[in-house]
Amino acid sequence: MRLEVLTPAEMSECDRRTIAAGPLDGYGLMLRAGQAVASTALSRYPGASRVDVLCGPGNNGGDGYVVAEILRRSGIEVALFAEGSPKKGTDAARARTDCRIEPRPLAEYAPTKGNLVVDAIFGAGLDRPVSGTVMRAIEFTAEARAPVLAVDLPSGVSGETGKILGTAFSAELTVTFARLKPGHLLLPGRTNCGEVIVADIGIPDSVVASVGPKCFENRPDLWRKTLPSWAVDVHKYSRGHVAAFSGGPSATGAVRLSALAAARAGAGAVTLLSPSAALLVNAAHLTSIMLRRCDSGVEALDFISDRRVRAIVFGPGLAPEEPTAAMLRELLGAGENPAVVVDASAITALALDPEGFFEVSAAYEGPLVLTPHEGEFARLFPDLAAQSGSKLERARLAAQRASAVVLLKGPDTVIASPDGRAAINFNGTPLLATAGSGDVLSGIIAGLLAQGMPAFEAACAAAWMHAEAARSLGPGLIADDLPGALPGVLGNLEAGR
Ligand SMILES: NC(=O)C1=CN([C@@H]2O[C@H](COP(=O)(O)OP(=O)(O)OC[C@H]3O[C@@H](n4cnc5c(N)ncnc54)[C@H](O)[C@@H]3O)[C@@H](O)[C@H]2O)[C@H](O)CC1
Ligand SMILES: [K+]
Repeated sequence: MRLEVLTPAEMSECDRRTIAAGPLDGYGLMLRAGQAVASTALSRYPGASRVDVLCGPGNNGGDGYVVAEILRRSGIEVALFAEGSPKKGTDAARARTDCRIEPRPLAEYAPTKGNLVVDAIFGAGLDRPVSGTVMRAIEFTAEARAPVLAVDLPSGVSGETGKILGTAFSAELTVTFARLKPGHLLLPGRTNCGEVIVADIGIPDSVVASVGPKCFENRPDLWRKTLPSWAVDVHKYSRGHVAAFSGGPSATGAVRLSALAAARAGAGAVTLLSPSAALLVNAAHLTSIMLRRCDSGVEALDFISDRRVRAIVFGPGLAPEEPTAAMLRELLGAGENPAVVVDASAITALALDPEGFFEVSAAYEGPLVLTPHEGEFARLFPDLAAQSGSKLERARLAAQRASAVVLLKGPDTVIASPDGRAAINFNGTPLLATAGSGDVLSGIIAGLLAQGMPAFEAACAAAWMHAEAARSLGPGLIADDLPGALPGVLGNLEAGR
């Protein structure tokens, strides 16, 4: 499965290397791109009475001219509209010449319901908000509710960030080339793309590998090989021991959700470390999850080293205050190096002294995963949150600064590693927008880390499993239901589904 996600810059570098190696030249790539779009139009819209092809001034427009000519030769009635003209001597200019239809100015375009619209105005080269005639064409098309087939990307969607620049077509279908771009997976652009088809236009996998993209679509094939699988003679402690830190007596539910999820994710043993004041309330709710009184960092560290704890969940239900941050710094500074998942209010507590945390995390030798939602991200990384760059870039920079894997939650969760790798999760669902679902996610990550999964892969797998568990339950789910749905998700993974 080709999981690499190429930025527009990486895509054009792939084009350049493919052309340099021959025999394909730029026009050959354009013909294949146009052919892929035209055959999709013919197969998916066989009843279209007329096709309006809208072409821009660059190579996206060049693809459009190839599409128009192929459809014309197939006997389809085609109306061609152009915004600007391709530069002389370019592949797009050649495609324009080879197209036997005379284009009319885009300003004359009036969509008609029932006509298919092929959007070849802007693609990977969009670098500023669309305006004027293009904006009107997009708005008219939306009003007419004419179906849109976008070439490479819907015009107005940034291939780099998924942001809408001005306005953008809402396509039913997008045909892109070689690999997905971040704009096909990040919101809101993902919504504007509709169904995305990735067409092979002859860019060799070896060329893609040589460009070395570091962003991937978060699918099981990305981390399946690192999933824990256990021989029959396994002992519970060899499947890893997780310690989860409980909050005070009125804030214990979050960590229990997390602890249960860690156990369901396969950890051999899970212990709740609870302050004395919350011991009874925790004890009343626990069965297979063990309980231990813990009122200080020293007691926690004793437990962690005595019981060879391999993963810690630190955050759900904890107070967003300095003592919480101080306890975490103490845990990270003690040299035991378990994997640590820092979630929820612990992230907010760290924001009281970010540099103090980054200093400790840079020296930490164990796996470290931060799981902020956008609000917690903005508290710990205020400058990055204010940046206009893509969510992918923000997560990547945060991972480097925190020397930790950063899982930036949302319907388009991004997982970024300090080594530069990143993954965009595509199976997110609004069903997860329910109290406590983040606590479950942090527990799944800890459960996988306790079994020895590397931090980046564990965070990717957990994000995917978390969403699959929600999808398997459907509407009406609450966070309490999620851990119980994990065995089904793990069973499907084990069966290779
Ligand atoms: N391997 C591949 O994916 C291939 C893709 N192909 C197509 O090439 C385009 C990218 O072409 P490019 O010329 O770089 O950019 P665009 O055609 O998207 O844009 C043209 C041009 O427009 C200017 N521009 C950008 N934003 C605006 C704006 N808001 N208003 C006005 N003008 C704007 C800017 O100067 C751009 O350069 C890709 O999408 C594919 O469709 C190849 O055909 C084959 C290989
Ligand atoms: K387009």
